[in-house]
Amino acid sequence: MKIGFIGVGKIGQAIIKGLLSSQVNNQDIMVLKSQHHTAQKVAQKYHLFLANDYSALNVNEIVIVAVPQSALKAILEQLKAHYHGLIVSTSGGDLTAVNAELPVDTSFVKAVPNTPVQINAGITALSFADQESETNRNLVINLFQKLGQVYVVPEKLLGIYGTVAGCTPAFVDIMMEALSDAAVINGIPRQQSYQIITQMLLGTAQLAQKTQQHPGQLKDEVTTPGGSTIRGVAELEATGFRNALIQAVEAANK
Ligand SMILES: NC(=O)C1=CN([C@@H]2O[C@H](COP(=O)(O)OP(=O)(O)OC[C@H]3O[C@@H](n4cnc5c(N)ncnc54)[C@H](OP(=O)(O)O)[C@@H]3O)[C@@H](O)[C@H]2O)C=CC1
Ligand SMILES: O=C(O)[C@@H]1CCC=N1
Repeated sequence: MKIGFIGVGKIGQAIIKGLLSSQVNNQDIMVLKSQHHTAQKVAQKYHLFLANDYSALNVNEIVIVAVPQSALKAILEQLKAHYHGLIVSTSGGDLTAVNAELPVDTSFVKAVPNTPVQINAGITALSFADQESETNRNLVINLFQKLGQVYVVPEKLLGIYGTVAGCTPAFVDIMMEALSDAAVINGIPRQQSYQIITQMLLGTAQLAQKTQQHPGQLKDEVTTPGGSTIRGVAELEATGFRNALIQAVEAANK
């Protein structure tokens, strides 16, 4: 299957990396050249086809649009005139309104991948128009399943799925930085602190995933009566850690 890209910044490149490491051939990926030469550099780096204009994209079964949301409308206008196939947008758009304006042989699908798609450990939330064909749904689902888990959700829930899976990596990254700072204050070398913290997060996540135990129960197993962990937990409660996370998700989902 041939896949085209319009916009290969952070998330576009993350998808490309994931696809290339899942045996998708670089000869099957095309990127449309971009104003600040990001696409030209990416095409060179990964040995991908560089499309000079929209008409060259027509060989692709899927075109992934991963541009700032403000650029989407103009790009869809161009695609409408030059491309027939599946358009997958990571840049928002209204499923009903966009599909209504496209030719019958062209469909518009929405996707919110997260950055771990680049190591095939991602999550992608997808929304399809009600009338989307089974064939098209399966094409898109199979493509994103190469990059990790896929959730097909109604459009009105895409925002919150995208927030919980797609924005929260940044929240966790901040947590890792802060934990590392605390480790460094107490004398652990910076690099070693990141090794410990990333492994701790991996192990904690895998334990929760494998045992399916409630997080509260897993927390209770760490908090020895009169011990050190519960003192840290009490401090997190006093400083509003839970509420900070809930409010961060609420703010991101607006
Ligand atoms: N980053 C993330 O984790 C996620 C992002 N998203 C969404 O995906 C979209 C892209 O995000 P992200 O990759 O982070 O953004 P970036 O700014 O990193 O990348 C956007 C890219 O789009 C290119 N571009 C802009 N306008 C055009 C155009 N008219 N034609 C061709 N290329 C164009 C730019 O190329 P050039 O630099 O050459 O101008 C740039 O490299 C956003 O809407 C974002 O909300 C969704 C899920 C996750
Ligand atoms: O910050 C953003 O707007 C995008 C959406 C999900 C992740 N990044």
